[in-house]
Amino acid sequence: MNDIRIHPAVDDGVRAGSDNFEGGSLHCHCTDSPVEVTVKAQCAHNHVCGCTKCWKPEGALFSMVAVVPRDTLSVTANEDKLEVVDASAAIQRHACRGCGVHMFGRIENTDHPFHGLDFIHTELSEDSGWAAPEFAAFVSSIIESGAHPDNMDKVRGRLKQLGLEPYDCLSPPLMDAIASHTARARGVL
Ligand SMILES: N[C@@H](CCC(=O)N[C@@H](CSCO)C(=O)NCC(=O)O)C(=O)O
Ligand SMILES: [Zn+2]
Ligand SMILES: [Zn+2]
Repeated sequence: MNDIRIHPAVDDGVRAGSDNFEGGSLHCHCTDSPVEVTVKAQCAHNHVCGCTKCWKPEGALFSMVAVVPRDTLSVTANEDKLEVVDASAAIQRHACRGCGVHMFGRIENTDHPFHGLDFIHTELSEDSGWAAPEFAAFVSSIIESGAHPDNMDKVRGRLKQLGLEPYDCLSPPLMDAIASHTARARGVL
């Protein structure tokens, strides 16, 4: 029995997604009038994230978060319950006022490398086939939420055992994509 709770969606092993999956609906945790978000696309770059800003389920060290094109996402029920958690953040997380769950994160800054993509938590969907998490991002950041620094070797070991390579920022391909965007903006690429 492993006592490190990374995230409930991966603690029993990472399950592969389906190649022909085309999206589904997400629901917040309210039993009464839940917020519903509908996504008409498979997600990409799914990962577990240790940062303090992404929504984590109770007891989990990490969130699980992926992106979808923003024009494939719509709020299909109880939109009035949503509020932006931190309007100054690059990713504006729209959370349910009732249960606190983040339903989607949106980037409004058109200069941001990931503008056009919305962030979602696929565990909020009962549809199966969402692409599986591929890596672990912002691993050292779990210390900012209270994880003890002395346990980090065990946490990284468990992530590796699950096939989720640990990084202290995003994965190399995503960091390269961000740097390429900055280089193009500067006219050096
Ligand atoms: N140590 C900080 C890191 C926060 C951070 O930079 N988070 C990333 C990843 S979120 C999804 O992968 C980010 O891009 N944040 C932008 C934003 O949140 O608006 C911490 O833990 O708080
Ligand atoms: Zn709710
Ligand atoms: Zn995060």
